[in-house]
Amino acid sequence: MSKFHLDYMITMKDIVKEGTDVLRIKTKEVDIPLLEEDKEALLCMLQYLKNSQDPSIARKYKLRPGSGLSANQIGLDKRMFASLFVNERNEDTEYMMINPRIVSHSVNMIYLPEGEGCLSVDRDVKGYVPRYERIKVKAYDINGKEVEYKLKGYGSIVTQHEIDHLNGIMFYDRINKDNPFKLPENVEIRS
Ligand SMILES: O=CN(O)CCNC(=O)c1cccc(Cl)c1Cl
Ligand code: NI
Repeated sequence: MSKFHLDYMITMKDIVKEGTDVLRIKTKEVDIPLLEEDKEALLCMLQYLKNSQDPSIARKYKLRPGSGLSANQIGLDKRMFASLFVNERNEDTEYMMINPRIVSHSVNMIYLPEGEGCLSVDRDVKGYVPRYERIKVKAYDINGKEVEYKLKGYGSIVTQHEIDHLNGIMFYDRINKDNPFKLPENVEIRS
């Protein structure tokens, strides 16, 4: 019954904004194997990321660029997300993770000096968001197969931003309230 069928194009009007409950819940685990409608919604989410990273499509449809998109950002109470970014080996990588969980992580933490942004947040929230430098994630893929991913650097940061969404956490929840640019002592300077 979701409107996110394969031929549906997600645009900014479909993105849920902060202050909406669905962004503050722990999203429900998705039944494995995926229902057809869950597969189609996830593929729509990935297509949004591709469209948003294509300058001409993004301009034509006024899409804000995104490296990731969680199901609750389009109003679905489902534990799944899509991501699309250039990895450490400079390869364009895409992920669609269902019921992801971080099973281990580095002690070392990193952050983006420019801070983070979110399609669900229409304002600039400044400050460092400390994230694990490396994570190991277990999840299911769109075909219901168990997968394990090791991520580091920007990919690790994006994956944590998305899994946070699935747990009702916004990136600014992790910025130090007293001093937004204060860092815990185990954080390494990261480009
Ligand atoms: O939840 C996903 N979004 O809100 C999409 C828009 N934000 C980004 O692409 C973005 C920007 C900076 C740092 C990170 Cl980690 C991310 Cl994820
Ligand atoms: Ni976000």
